[in-house]
Amino acid sequence: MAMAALFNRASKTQTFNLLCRSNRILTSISSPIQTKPLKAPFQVRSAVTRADDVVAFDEMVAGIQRKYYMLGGKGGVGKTSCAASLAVKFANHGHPTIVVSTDPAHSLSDSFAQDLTGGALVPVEGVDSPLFALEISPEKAREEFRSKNQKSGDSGVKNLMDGMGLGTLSNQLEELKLGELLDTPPPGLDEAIAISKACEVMEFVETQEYTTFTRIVFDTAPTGHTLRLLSLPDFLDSSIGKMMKLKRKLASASSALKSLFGKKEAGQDISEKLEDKLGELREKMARVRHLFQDSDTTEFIIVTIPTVMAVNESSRLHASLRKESVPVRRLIVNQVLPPSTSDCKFCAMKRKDQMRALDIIQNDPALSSLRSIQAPLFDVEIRGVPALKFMGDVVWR
Ligand SMILES: Nc1ncnc2c1ncn2[C@@H]1O[C@H](COP(=O)(O)OP(=O)(O)OP(=O)(O)O)[C@@H](O)[C@H]1O
Repeated sequence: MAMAALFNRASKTQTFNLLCRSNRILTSISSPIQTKPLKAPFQVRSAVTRADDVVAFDEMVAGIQRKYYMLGGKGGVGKTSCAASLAVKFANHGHPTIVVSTDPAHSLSDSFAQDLTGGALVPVEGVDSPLFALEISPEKAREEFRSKNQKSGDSGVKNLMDGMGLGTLSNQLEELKLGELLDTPPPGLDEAIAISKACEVMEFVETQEYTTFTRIVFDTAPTGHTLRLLSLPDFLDSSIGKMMKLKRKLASASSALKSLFGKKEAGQDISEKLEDKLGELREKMARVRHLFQDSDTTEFIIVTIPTVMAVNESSRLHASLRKESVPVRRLIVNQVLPPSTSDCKFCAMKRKDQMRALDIIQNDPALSSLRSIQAPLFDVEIRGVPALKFMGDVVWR
């Protein structure tokens, strides 16, 4: 059955849930819109896979070794819907799954039509295997940030950030809402948020209670944040390097002074503590980066829509991910107009526009090396598990 007929049928029945339950309809979706390898890649690096080598969903679901899928792209292109639909599909194929949103502007709750707020794992209802959702909450991060500062007195995160020249920022984080700051971010804020995010992600991934989950799907923040998170180890390496040098100089100066007056070398103690903290942080960052780069366990899936702006941003995102050696194999082109034999003037214009953007993808040597999965623009909003299951069965095949 052509996609257009399917969608006509969907709008005629007006009952999306019924459609979702109808296996007959689901299995009859033919593939005018589906995975298709584009051109041969112009360059293959270890982290980049040829389109032809990219496995279909059957292989994404195979095996019980834990796998991470990170979905990212420009704001509003459908990252959350794609991530949530993938998580539902994994769970319905027997994988205990967690879907995590690291986007400060969460929409997992809206997508699942369930309250998933609170920064803790919440079970998602209506799936066959355990599926938990987690919205990493900026408010909670801020709270933890504050309590760490209070507990640690003269050391801890505040000191660390002070030491990194982010002192004003750490005060702002304590005083202000992250959401407000995000609207007009002062210099350094993104890095600070990325630092705290990366630490949370790592703690989450390494915690014993999560080891039973075999698929972890990340709904990442829009491009800029994700890239900063990835480039963080370099940023930290250079900042920490500079910091340590400075601290050593200060420590030796203060120890020289203190031994002159016969006092305890307290300055050196603080400097050593700080060095330890910075070292720990650097290690965490390195683990986050390693996780992102491990092609055996991790895949970053770029989500875009067929507009020139979104495609250009995807191209930049792809280039940056390659630079960071993050494995990228798939590109989801979401919200593609389904075929129709009778376009209205508006639809015809829109379709022309989309074709132009799809052409750009075809002619972009890097993007066309990815397996392109076209997902249709549905005529109903994708909300709730049945709708996500429906979407997942169309997209993840
Ligand atoms: N293929 C589709 N057909 C119809 N509607 C869609 C499709 N994909 C996503 N949507 C709708 O588009 C809106 C934005 O989707 P979603 O929240 O998944 O995007 P996002 O990229 O995660 O956004 P943000 O960057 O704000 O987090 C939602 O209302 C969603 O239901």
